[in-house]
Amino acid sequence: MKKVLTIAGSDSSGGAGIQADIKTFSAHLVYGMSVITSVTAQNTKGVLAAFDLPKEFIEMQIRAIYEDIDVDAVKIGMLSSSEIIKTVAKALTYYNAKNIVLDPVMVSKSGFKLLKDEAISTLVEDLIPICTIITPNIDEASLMAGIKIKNIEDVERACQRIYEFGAENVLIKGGHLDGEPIDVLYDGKDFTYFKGKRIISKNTHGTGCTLSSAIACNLALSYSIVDAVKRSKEYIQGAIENSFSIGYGVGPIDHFFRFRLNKNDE
Ligand SMILES: Nc1ncnc2c1ncn2[C@@H]1O[C@H](COP(=O)(O)OP(=O)(O)OP(=O)(O)O)[C@@H](O)[C@H]1O
Ligand SMILES: Cc1ncc(COP(=O)(O)O)c(N)n1
Repeated sequence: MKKVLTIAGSDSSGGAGIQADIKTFSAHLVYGMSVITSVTAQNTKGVLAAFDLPKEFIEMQIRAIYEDIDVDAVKIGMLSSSEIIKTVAKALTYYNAKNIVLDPVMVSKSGFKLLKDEAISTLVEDLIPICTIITPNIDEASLMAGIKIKNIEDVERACQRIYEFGAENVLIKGGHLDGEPIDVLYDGKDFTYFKGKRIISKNTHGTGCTLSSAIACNLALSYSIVDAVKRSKEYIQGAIENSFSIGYGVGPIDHFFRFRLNKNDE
């Protein structure tokens, strides 16, 4: 059984963060584990508040796992401060962690800041260099690369700029650009394009968390980077196609669409 870890924030409403990650792990039939960095009070309408765990306790959770269990891949999501980023980077380096997938979460869909502005440089300097792949959306890539992204040529330039920060691979997600959602992967040599079909749905809570978790699962399952992204893109497409409404705001996607025998299995 492959073992995959998420280091991220908790979303009380279950659509994003740790909860989305663990659901994705289960849907990929791998064994899921978690290190919680922050607890958010959140629902489909937005984030009410976030409470960061002390860095010593985050470090202790990482230690508890790596000193006992052989981790096949790790996905990193919400890390809200420079202090937490440095703690996670140091611990993962110490334990020689492999297959590190970084989703550089900065702002929730509802507009709540999940990463302090001053911590972006720490993310770039301390964490990106140890990552197997980093998966920014258009806004996150723009901020890190210092490029206003309006089209696919801008995406390619941003990939190259972020690659220079030291990640082995960069995947910029095109969900927030007009037209069909194209994600662009750069490995320092070649670009690979993953084209999706845009689904008109208001229920897209946790799409970024889910994609990065699926990539971590597929790397743990020994797929190459290109195949891991391809399979994860197919998975997120199906999960969004089967998204559904709960509450009054942005609802979740269906992590388990492949397991439902028919539409009425709810
Ligand atoms: N409406 C859509 N239809 C199809 N695919 C989509 C849609 N929106 C996003 N995607 C895909 O979902 C994945 C996540 O992309 P997105 O750009 O939404 O990330 P994100 O902004 O980090 O997500 P989040 O807001 O959950 O953090 C990408 O593979 C993207 O192409
Ligand atoms: C704990 C946590 N992590 C990540 C997100 C980003 O997800 P989204 O952009 O869909 O709100 C979130 N809302 N909450």
